[in-house]
Amino acid sequence: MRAVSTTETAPDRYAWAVQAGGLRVRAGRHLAVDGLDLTLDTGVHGLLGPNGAGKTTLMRALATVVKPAGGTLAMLGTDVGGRGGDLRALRRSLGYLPQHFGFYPRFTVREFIEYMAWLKEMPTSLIPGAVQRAVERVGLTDRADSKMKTLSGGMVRRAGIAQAIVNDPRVLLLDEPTVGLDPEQRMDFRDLLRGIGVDSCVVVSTHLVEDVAAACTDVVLVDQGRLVWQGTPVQLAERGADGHAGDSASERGYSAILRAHRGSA
Ligand SMILES: Nc1ncnc2c1ncn2[C@@H]1O[C@H](COP(=O)(O)OP(=O)(O)OP(=O)(O)O)[C@@H](O)[C@H]1O
Repeated sequence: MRAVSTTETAPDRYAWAVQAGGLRVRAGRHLAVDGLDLTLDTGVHGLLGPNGAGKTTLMRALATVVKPAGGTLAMLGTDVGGRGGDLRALRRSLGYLPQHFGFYPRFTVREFIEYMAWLKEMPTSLIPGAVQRAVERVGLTDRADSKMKTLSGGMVRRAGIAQAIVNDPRVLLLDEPTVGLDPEQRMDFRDLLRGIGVDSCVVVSTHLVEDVAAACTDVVLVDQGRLVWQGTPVQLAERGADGHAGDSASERGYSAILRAHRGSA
């Protein structure tokens, strides 16, 4: 048999976790993402933007829940935009917490996460251990055998985070994950994100600029379906100045960038 060199087997281009070019995605009839260019890799990316900016719609496209209307979208090297790639294989490497997610109220936390692991086609023998680990990572160990319908809103959200991370996803998409979490849980959650972001691509949509400043390596600011600005939390804070809206340097930076963008648009 002929020896195959590493040059021949190496990918001919680097596969970014997320690579979007001129991306367009509809929400109903509305073009909520409209010409978005974005490249993301390992790290924790905070997705910020005003109400209606298109964050949820973008997350849904990244989660392969909605097919883009135009442009290009590749995730981990798989073509998602034109649906030419192997989406089933890609979905095994994704974790997604939607803004609103459904569950069977009579399932226990453990059953809910096991079910989601099964849907993600995890090997059956690995599921019990992975579920236990996910439950522990979100601090729900003592409620693992409680029925979902008996949990508080914050606990339901933590169960949602657990199902998103159960398969150790290479791309983790969290839409408003901190809604309903108490301050202590938010701090623990930031630690969890930092840990996962060391070797995965995490995208967190939020309105809490402070969460982004504390837990993210990268800030992505969108408005009217387009990328407005991308940089580090330090660079975001540096953009703020007295006179801009906000209680912290990061919030003032956010307001300053948006105002400048709208002034020039
Ligand atoms: N089903 C729909 N039909 C029509 N328009 C929609 C639909 N869903 C969303 N939109 C519109 O698309 C735009 C983007 O919505 P999207 O939910 O993606 O924004 P968002 O940035 O997540 O907002 P928020 O911060 O309020 O959650 C908004 O103008 C919204 O009104």
